[in-house]
Amino acid sequence: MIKFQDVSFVKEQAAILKDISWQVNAGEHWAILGLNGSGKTTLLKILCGYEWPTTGHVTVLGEHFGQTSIPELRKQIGWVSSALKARIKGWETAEKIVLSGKFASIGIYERYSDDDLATAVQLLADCGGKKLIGSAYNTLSQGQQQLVLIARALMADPRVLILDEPCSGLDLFAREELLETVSRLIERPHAPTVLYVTHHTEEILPVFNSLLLLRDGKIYAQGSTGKLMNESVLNDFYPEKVRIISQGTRQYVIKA
Ligand SMILES: Nc1ncnc2c1ncn2[C@@H]1O[C@H](COP(=O)(O)OP(=O)(O)OP(=O)(O)O)[C@@H](O)[C@H]1O
Repeated sequence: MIKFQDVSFVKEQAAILKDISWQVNAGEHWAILGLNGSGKTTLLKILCGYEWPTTGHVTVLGEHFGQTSIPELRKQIGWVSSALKARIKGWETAEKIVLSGKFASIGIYERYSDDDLATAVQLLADCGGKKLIGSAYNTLSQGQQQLVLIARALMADPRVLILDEPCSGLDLFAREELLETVSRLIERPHAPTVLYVTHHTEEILPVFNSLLLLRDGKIYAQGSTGKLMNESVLNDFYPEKVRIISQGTRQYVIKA
């Protein structure tokens, strides 16, 4: 699905990503962890063709960067982020915002069919947002807005879905509801490959079978979440000592 080979990215003489070699295979869902400034957003920008690697090769969905149409490729990648949230037109109804995902636009400027609208309504319902139909986006809670944006990303039927800190700003219960929805969506047949960026290990649900640990623009470790999520790895990964508290299938990391 995704292959980075020896990718580096230099901006204004600063090495932001160094020697990134990373492969995402079909059926894998990745959590991406790294402290502020470790390079997570830059990695994702390269993946979506918003930034170009200084050296190395990137292949996404079988397309080699440099030999493919990036706008066409981007249609197959959904990215839910705070940057997107800031651009949404708040007076639109939830279902119209979902519908706009079909056109990868912020408002709706193209003709759409009754079937398109029905698909948007269905996706909103699938994301647990049935009761949001008809409500203006700016009247919704942050958790409800996230559901709308996830449904919007799914409207384009992407093969890769990037969820970039989707739980930030959510209260405890809204967060659990959103995580349940994400888990359910991933378990559906033909679900996209999900890349889930977070600072909070307890959000790494069992569906995230793979883990990428980024530190100072480099891959510190990558592989099975089960193998990497332990105190010995995380104590070396983080600059300070941490402890893991396990609660069912969830792992809470706290400063020791
Ligand atoms: N356009 C740019 N010009 C110069 N430096 C940049 C640019 N974009 C990012 N950086 C730097 O690259 C480093 C990595 O930034 P990036 O946003 O990728 O980190 P991040 O892991 O996503 O951080 P956060 O968790 O805070 O969102 C930071 O030191 C940042 O200041």
